[in-house]
Amino acid sequence: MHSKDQICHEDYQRTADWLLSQTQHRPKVAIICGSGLGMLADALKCQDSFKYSDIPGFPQSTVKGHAGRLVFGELKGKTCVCMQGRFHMYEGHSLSKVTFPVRVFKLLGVETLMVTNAAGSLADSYNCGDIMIIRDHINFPGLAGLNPLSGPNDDKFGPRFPPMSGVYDKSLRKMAFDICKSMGVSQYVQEGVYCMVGGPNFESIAEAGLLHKLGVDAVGMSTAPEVLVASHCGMRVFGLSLITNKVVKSYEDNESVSHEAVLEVSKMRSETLQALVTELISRMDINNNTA
Ligand SMILES: O=P(O)(O)O[C@@H]1C[C@H](O)[C@@H](CO)O1
Ligand SMILES: Nc1nc2[nH]cnc2c(=O)[nH]1
Repeated sequence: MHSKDQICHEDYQRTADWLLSQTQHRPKVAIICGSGLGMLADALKCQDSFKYSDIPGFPQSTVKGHAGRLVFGELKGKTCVCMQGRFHMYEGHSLSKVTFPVRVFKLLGVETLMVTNAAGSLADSYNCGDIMIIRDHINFPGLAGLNPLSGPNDDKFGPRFPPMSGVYDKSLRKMAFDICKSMGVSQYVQEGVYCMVGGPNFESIAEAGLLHKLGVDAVGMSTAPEVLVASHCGMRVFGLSLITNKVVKSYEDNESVSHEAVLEVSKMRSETLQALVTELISRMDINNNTA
């Protein structure tokens, strides 16, 4: 490790090598679980799991609803690794730390990253409990220069100036829609634009009005950094937001949001999300290999 925030290739490699020495699983898919959505990992069969505190170089989760475990296992015969808990900028982690696991996954051989998050909706037609397939994102911290790809570029991972158009894989989005149709849940499935803000506060009414005018469908405090780093190193990306609350947009509205309410709604849709992600992975064209 060079300085507190600078992570070098050897640091990622050291963590990847440690994990490869501890498990026979060789995942091609990684899943990052959002707030209250860690139950996705429970569906993995033949699990090997590691507490973040036991993994060399791994940051620690500090947020309720983020268990802090890395779980390897199989979903319908496909080998996956699942983060039960992610890292957020507002916890005080640098963006290199927030995205550290993604580069480790790349070195493990992961080709597809699936991200989930809890988010508040701005789109008038969305309801609490809706599942939004992420079509694109607006990365507010990134637009302001807070970007995990800032600093010296590691050419072994990807190019200095990566494109960000078409990052959320079109064929996986279509497949997810088809699965939702066959599961009979299309009535609460949306596709839209996720916006990352820094948090940890929820939006003021004026900020909500701004995001609404910008065409944001759902807002949260994560996801964009992990997606940037995954896309930079050539991974295929798929993302889901669970709409846990409608963002308060009017001074007449006496509602207010809380993290507890977010976790409560996450619980309500956990089974559907688990079924959707499992079916998506089972339909993906992945060749398994083991150590
Ligand atoms: O990890 P995610 O993005 O799901 O967490 C969201 C954003 C905040 O961390 C938290 C607010 O309740 O949920
Ligand atoms: N920024 C933000 N993050 C969230 N995560 C879950 N709900 C919300 C929300 O309303 N705003």
